[in-house]
Amino acid sequence: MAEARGLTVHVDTGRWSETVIESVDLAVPAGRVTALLGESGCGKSMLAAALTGHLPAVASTKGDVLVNGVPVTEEPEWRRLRVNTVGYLPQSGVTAFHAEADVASQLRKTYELRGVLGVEEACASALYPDDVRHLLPGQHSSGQVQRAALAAALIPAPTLLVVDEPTASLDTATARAVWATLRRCADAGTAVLAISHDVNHLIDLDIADEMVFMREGRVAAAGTPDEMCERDDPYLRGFFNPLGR
Ligand SMILES: Nc1ncnc2c1ncn2[C@@H]1O[C@H](COP(=O)(O)OP(=O)(O)OP(=O)(O)O)[C@@H](O)[C@H]1O
Repeated sequence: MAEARGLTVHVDTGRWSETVIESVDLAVPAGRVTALLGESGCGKSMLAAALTGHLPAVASTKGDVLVNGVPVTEEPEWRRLRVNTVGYLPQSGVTAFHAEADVASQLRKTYELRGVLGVEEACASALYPDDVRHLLPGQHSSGQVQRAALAAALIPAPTLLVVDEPTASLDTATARAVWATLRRCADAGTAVLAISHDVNHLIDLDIADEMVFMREGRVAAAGTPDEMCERDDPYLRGFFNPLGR
């Protein structure tokens, strides 16, 4: 599992300086899907980056990130964890690949280096079609390359899987199938953290065990989907019950 304890992330670009995550406590337990929600810019991707060792160089942190109970601070430790323990699907899947090699060869390489799941099995689970695998990452559609990057993240069968907007560019049927895959990963014991604006699917398909709602860099509310939908706060009600059910 992964945990943030009192985590603060400050960004300083030289021209712009801001605290983008403030005193966040978050647990991502094994065998569960934790959904991380909140309006655009509230800090979800930064938190995902902090939990997987992908923070940009302009970021500095206070507090702790723990993976399987052990605090992680140094890049060599993150590199070791990324082999088979920590999987990450970035918000922009194309950044998971080298630009100049076709996706098929990069998936094969991932399998040779740290494969647990076969390439075909991972691609099928990620709904990544075989007729585009010969293309460069940049020659894919957003939804195709996002699924390619999910396949790449699944190949090492990580025990922690952090996915940043896995269904953002997908049609409804494909999105449902991707959510089902992530649910199966959790049911098999993986700790899944899913960042998404796809609240309806998360609730209707019963994907999330826990929903964590961020606002302006802080955790504003957390609970089961039922608990979140029943909150009285009008802002949360609009967010968790957009169809007024
Ligand atoms: N690479 C970066 N360098 C500096 N600041 C960044 C970087 N990435 C994000 N930020 C800043 O961090 C803050 C939080 O951004 P973040 O990407 O975590 O939001 P988000 O909740 O994931 O939004 P969205 O739903 O739009 O993806 C924003 O103010 C953003 O400008």
